[in-house]
Amino acid sequence: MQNFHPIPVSVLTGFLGAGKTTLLNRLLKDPALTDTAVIINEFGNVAIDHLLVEQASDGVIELSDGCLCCTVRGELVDTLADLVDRLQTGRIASLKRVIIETTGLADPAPVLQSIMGHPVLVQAFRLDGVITLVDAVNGEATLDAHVEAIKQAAVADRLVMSKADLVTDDATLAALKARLARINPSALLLDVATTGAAALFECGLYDPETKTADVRRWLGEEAAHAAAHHHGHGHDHHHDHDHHHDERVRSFSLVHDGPVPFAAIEMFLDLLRSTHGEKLLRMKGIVQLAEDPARPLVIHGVQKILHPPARLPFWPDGVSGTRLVLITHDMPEDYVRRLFAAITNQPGIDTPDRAAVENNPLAIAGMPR
Ligand SMILES: Nc1nc2c(ncn2[C@@H]2O[C@H](COP(=O)(O)OP(=O)(O)OP(=O)(O)O)[C@@H](O)[C@H]2O)c(=O)[nH]1
Repeated sequence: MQNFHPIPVSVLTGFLGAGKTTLLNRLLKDPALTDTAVIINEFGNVAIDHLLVEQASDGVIELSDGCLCCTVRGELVDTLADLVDRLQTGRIASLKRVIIETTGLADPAPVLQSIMGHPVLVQAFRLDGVITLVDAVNGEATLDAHVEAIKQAAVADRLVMSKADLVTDDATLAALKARLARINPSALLLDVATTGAAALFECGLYDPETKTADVRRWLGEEAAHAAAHHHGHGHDHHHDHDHHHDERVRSFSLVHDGPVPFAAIEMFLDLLRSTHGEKLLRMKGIVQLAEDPARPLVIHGVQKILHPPARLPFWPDGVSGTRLVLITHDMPEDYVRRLFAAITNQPGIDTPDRAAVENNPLAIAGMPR
């Protein structure tokens, strides 16, 4: 496995009937997606690539253009491991990308965890991004009824609206867009009708176009800025619906303009994960280490699982410092902010400094006992 680069994995999610299969069928015709394996939970009667796929004996079907379609028969990790095995033993000539289509109701976090948390898979695959389809006709009702739908939108790198062609009322569309931008300010919001492979893939840190890492794009800072600009900050909008679930999913950034000792960032991540790990839907970030400030440390994680941290050779676009983007569910943001302030030595009136937290992690008010 040492002799190939990690294969990008995209997770395609979205509620029942949101149009995942329709989008996949279109994408698979794009030459950019040759040598792609699509993993779907069960074939059922899903028509992929104009081929009503029947259950294959080994769960893998070769599509007409050379792409593969696999079913998850047991665990997703076994299916991914099987793909690696096929590649290594030459039963697959080439594998450039994997797309995992989740079942409509799924919480995407376990899917992300099963890749990031697996010691072998994490070396063979890298998470490219999460693509979430939101049906413009049923989107509002689905978000109201199911907290999983909000989580799917919250963890997305790309939010793609489908069926906008069926909505004649501009205000309805605008309201859904504004709501999505509030749930997830850092994702790019796209319309499926005008979206191709180029906009959906390579959401990762490395930008193949410029051959450099694009930190701002990866962290979604540009999209977040645009969303704040268009829709106003925070809760200054009034809506017909009372979206009380939406308020529970929060995306926020922690920024520190300066280096942080490795031990401090490690303590922050350990405390965060051990106290509120299950509330952390997703985290991405870049850290300037005091020990080696010229080379950024890249971290990302899902719930209690952290992807093995990577280093970039240099700060890509003149930026430096430490910035983390957290997408959370029922997380006490204030506690996290004070913990971060403490470890970056920005003590406040009721926030201890780093030495105090090192001596007694319970020194942060709001820490569960
Ligand atoms: N008008 C319109 N119809 C769409 C669009 N996208 C999907 N559809 C239709 O919506 C229906 C459901 O689409 P699918 O692609 O099967 O949805 P899915 O998300 O794969 O559904 P499940 O696998 O059941 O969760 C189909 O009849 C599609 O033709 C769109 O952008 N506009």
